[in-house]
Amino acid sequence: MNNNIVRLTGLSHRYGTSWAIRDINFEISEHGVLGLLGSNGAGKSTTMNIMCGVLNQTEGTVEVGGFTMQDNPIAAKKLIGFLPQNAPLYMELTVKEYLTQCAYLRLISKKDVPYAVDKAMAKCGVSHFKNRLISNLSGGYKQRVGIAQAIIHEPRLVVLDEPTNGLDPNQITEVRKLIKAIGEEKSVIFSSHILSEIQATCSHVKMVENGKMVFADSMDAFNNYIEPDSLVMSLQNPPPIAALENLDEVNSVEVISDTKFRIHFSGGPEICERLIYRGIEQDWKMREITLEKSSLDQIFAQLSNKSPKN
Ligand SMILES: Nc1ncnc2c1ncn2[C@@H]1O[C@H](COP(=O)(O)OP(=O)(O)OP(=O)(O)O)[C@@H](O)[C@H]1O
Repeated sequence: MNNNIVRLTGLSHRYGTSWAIRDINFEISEHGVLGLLGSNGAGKSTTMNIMCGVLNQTEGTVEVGGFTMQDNPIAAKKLIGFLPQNAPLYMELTVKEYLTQCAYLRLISKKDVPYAVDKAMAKCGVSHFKNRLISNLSGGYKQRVGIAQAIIHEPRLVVLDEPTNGLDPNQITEVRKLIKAIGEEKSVIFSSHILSEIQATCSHVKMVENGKMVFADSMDAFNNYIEPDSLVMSLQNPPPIAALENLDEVNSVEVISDTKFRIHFSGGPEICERLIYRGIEQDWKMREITLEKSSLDQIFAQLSNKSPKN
């Protein structure tokens, strides 16, 4: 008995002559939120579109709940809910009218449609706007309606392509909460090019770059790869640079200004505590200390130098 919700095997896709993704392999067999991380053009949408059966791959197979997308597309698609990068919303319909249409398209039987619509609206927090035209909703609420159409038929797998793109910080927090809540009951795959987005929402991460999978593991394992190795300190009364350079675990010191320094260190981020204590002892008058986060490009370079996983 195969318990996989989704399995991608040797997935490759070529637009014209250039390969967008090459040999992507992974499977998911449990609930939770999985992040698909990658910079713009890395191949996230291509992978998701193929996974959801809206794009035919050049090579490889997609299996959802044991059904292959090529041989049993209807059975496979019943198990998937998809919010593409541009939400497929009808602006001239109300929320309720739109979700009712979606329920019929998902072949929910007529008598069950009102219940399915009410349930999806409640889950996504849009019930109070059910009679509002979609065109009159804010970006965050439009996205919630997009997510509601993706879960209306109670799929096992929910695929969300950059669902927080273009939202303001409050809306992002709300949509993240909703994604996590859905992940308690279903498998959710959600893509983003923003690392902090994936860190805040996902238990597992897969990273694609240049069409290839370069990392696949838990969020904790990913964070271990990207431990910061530099920090910035502002000191109103700095010691001589040589004194900073001679501190344990400090590899080098970069002078940004008379009072601001970048410290490159080895070991862990606990160095911050040691620097704060030392600063108090020696009256450096510390005003700021910040660990620097790696950019996606740096992480990709780091991961490419380690053994890539699939
Ligand atoms: N319809 C298309 N025709 C030709 N090339 C395409 C097409 N769609 C995507 N590509 C190319 O395939 C590569 C992967 O694109 P894809 O949209 O899958 O990346 P992505 O990671 O989702 O990026 P973004 O976050 O910018 O959407 C890119 O080089 C892109 O330019």
